[in-house]
Amino acid sequence: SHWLYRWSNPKCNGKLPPGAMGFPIIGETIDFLKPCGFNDIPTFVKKRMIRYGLLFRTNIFGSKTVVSADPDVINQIFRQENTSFGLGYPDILVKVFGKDNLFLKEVFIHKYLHKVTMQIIGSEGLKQTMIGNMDKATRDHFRLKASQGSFNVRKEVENLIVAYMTPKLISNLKPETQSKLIDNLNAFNLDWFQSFFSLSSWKALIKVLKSRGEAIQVMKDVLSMRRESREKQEDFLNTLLEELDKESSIFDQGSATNLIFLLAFVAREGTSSCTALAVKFISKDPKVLAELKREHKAIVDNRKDKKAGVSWEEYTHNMTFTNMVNTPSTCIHICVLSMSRFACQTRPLYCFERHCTMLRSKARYTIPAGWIVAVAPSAVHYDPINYENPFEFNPWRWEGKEMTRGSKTFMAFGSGVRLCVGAEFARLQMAIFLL
Ligand code: HEM
Repeated sequence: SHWLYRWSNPKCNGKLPPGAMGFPIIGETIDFLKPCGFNDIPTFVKKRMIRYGLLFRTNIFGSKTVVSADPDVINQIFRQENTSFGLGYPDILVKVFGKDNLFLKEVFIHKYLHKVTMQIIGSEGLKQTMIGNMDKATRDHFRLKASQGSFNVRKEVENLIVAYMTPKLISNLKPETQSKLIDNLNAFNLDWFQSFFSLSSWKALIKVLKSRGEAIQVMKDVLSMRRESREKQEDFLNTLLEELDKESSIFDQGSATNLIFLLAFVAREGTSSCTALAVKFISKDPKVLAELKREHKAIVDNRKDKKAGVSWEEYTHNMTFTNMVNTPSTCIHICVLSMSRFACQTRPLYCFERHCTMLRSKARYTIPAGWIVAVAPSAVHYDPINYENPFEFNPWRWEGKEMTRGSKTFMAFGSGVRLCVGAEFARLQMAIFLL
């Protein structure tokens, strides 16, 4: 009885946020994994927000967790990034992505990430080389697919991103090695995560782990060969090899290959979901479709060479409406608990005790050290206080606004020091797809 009591009422040097810790060991994981619609706050969060307010405690995947749907609290967390809060994901996710994974484990990885990924997905890299590759791959791929009548947008965007990203990450591979790597990168997914407790999901998980293992092995072999031969190539692996040679480097062979793998995964996953959502929204909105067609026709009419691909000038100067449609409008609808932190120190957080739209008194809650803090961006994006008619797809609401940075009310690409480094990449790929 004492153990059960302690499970439900964890020790805390202060006042814990309200909430329930669920069943012993599994906590509230089953409820957390229940499927929910794409254009809504996850049911798990919504139910608890109504019951406990915008900050509540729970237990997911065996981790004591505080979920925050309050923009002020989220802002306090981001402001204390790397001091009181660090990167922290449940162990199960860290294991699936590999033990060498600095991305989900290393608190200060973001400093290195921005530096090493600049060449490939920074504005200059996109402008100089990536835009041409994206445009050609997108045209070739969809010309082929269009003749087949119908296709799965998300799947095809995933395939085409992996196809043009792989040679940028590791170039000069033998054709059979490259296609093996591409197959393994494509096979890795998080679909099993949706129905964690079914037998088929466990089988899918084993397949996913196998494909990750094989992809990493190919990368490790190439990395060792390059290190021995001191061969230089114009690719991301080369940037990492230079980083590995530095004395102060935080990477080793395992974490470097893991980073290449993870970059291919995040590039593919976020962009493909948002593109599929954009297609879904546009197909149901004739006004948006007409405005897009008008903008795109003007671009093509102004081109000297009508068959030329999208240029950087067109993307930056002539696609204002397209850019309002793609990333901000669709990304705020992606319903995930996407950002997860770890409390490094016991911290007080100030929060208005608010139930739906009714404000109550200001409360001081304590988050004990070692707890996970999960941020629910969808609760902020779907709050009518922050956005008028938040469930409506309305690209015009972004007119004249900065769309890749984070703010207290817009965090589709994160916020603070860990802002998404691939936001421009995703925006460009989606613009090319729509044109
Ligand atoms: C529309 C698509 C995308 C969405 C919605 C998205 C969303 C996000 C969010 C919310 C974060 C913050 C995570 C956190 O604070 O824990 C993030 C970080 C990150 N994203 Fe994206 N992302 C997208 C596309 C991409 C692409 C295409 C790439 C790479 C090519 C990428 C690479 C990264 C990386 C490396 C980070 C970690 C940054 C750091 O730790 O400093 N993302 N993304």
